[in-house]
Amino acid sequence: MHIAITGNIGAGKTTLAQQLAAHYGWDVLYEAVEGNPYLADFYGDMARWSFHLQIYFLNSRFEQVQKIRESGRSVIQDRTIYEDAYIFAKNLYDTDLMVPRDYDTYRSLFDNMLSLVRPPDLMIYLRADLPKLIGQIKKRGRDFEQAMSPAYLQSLNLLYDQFAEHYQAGELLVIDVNELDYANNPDDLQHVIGLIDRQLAVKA
Ligand SMILES: Nc1ncnc2c1ncn2[C@@H]1O[C@H](COP(=O)(O)OP(=O)(O)OP(=O)(O)O)[C@@H](O)[C@H]1O
Repeated sequence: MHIAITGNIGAGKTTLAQQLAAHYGWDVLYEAVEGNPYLADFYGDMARWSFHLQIYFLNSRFEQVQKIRESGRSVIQDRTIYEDAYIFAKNLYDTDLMVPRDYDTYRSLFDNMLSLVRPPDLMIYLRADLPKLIGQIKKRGRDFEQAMSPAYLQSLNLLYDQFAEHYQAGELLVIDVNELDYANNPDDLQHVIGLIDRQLAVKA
């Protein structure tokens, strides 16, 4: 089984992925933040580094998809390849932070890869409004994320909602996390697990 968690920056994907992995005994595949050679530079100058960063993420996410396919184990994935292309890269292009020829090259590469990508059995979308996202980004305190503009988060959020609305590749569970604190409150974690159990039971 392949479960994926999707959601904006600071939505709480990594924490939930860890908790679900512990609860269900699934393997976890995290996003490559440590050791990412472009991320800090990208936050300093998005136009300069957008193409480099997107190629880096696309490749690392494609590698994960191949690993999931080969492993034969139940895996939970922290963020998907769809988000890179349909949300992050698109947003950079829409806001003139990626030039058209780079975006075209990127999209053509993504479209070629897509034919080899199998969608997750269940996609969990963690939906959060700006105050929640900003609060969690502050709390986490990664230096290079602190100057991120609310407008950047907001345009990503709009694209996330559109993505979820049109997602047809497989099962989708939308969870509004604005009022949830599953990192610290066991009842909130139980609530989320209940929603997932219900969705998996419908699927089975
Ligand atoms: N395709 C992408 N383009 C630009 N930035 C990206 C892309 N994919 C990931 N990122 C950035 O890389 C970092 C990933 O951090 P991390 O794995 O902690 O996830 P996150 O999005 O902050 O999620 P969460 O808080 O929900 O776990 C974030 O700053 C995120 O915005």
